[in-house]
Amino acid sequence: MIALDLVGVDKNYGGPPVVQDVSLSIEVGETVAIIGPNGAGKTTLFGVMAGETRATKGRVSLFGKDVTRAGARHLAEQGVARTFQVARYFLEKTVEENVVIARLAHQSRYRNLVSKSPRSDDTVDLALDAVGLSSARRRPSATLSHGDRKSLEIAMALAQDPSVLLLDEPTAGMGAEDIPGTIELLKGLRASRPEMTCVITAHDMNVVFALADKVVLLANGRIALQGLPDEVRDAPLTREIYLGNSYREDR
Ligand SMILES: Nc1ncnc2c1ncn2[C@@H]1O[C@H](COP(=O)(O)OP(=O)(O)OP(=O)(O)O)[C@@H](O)[C@H]1O
Repeated sequence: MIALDLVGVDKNYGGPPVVQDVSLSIEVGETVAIIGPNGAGKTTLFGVMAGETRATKGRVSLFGKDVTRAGARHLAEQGVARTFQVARYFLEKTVEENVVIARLAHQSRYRNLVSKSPRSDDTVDLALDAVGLSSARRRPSATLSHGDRKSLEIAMALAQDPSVLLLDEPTAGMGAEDIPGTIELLKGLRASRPEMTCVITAHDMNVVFALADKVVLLANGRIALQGLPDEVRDAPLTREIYLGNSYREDR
């Protein structure tokens, strides 16, 4: 079954298209990585998948339903959750409070959001556990390491019980020492939630090749190549467009 289906998607911001004629089918449970040089259109395409950016042309379907004009809120209700390149959460709240708030916001229970002590539930516990932050649940979020802040953001997405998880640069800004831990965390998530579909944008090829079932190379807004990670990595076009200077063979 196809989770996310894009057919002939274009996006322009008033000028020439920055995403052009993108057709991409992502199966349920698949992890797809979108790679490409700066400005290739990865973030824009990600926004289209999250419903935050409206396609200028083409069609987007989620589990067979047309969501091209649906918007982010509707897609979130339908099970699409995302993280951001720069993690977004309340610094003054504890780790647990941030995850509870993400869960309540998803459930549109805003009245509870402003109550003094919004309550945790099993999904919150599972989300914290999945990212290894259970023991840090009472810590103010501001005291977390950069790696743990990314984990918190992933927990906040998981608290929305997503069927499609969009991870925008999950290791952006991390020190080299934190990256292997995040890769292991995401591998563990994939293994424990085989029905969850993931889309990842990443500049770090070690992240891409450790996690992706399929890699999509974007260049000038178009899909230049898509296939199995090894196929895409070894293709001359990939080296020409992208890997040339940025990929260190340190697997
Ligand atoms: N809101 C916007 N308004 C106008 N142009 C935009 C907007 N967002 C992105 N662009 C342009 O669209 C093109 C694609 O940008 P996008 O951020 O999607 O690429 P990217 O592959 O994610 O790049 P990076 O790897 O640097 O984050 C760029 O030329 C960018 O300047």
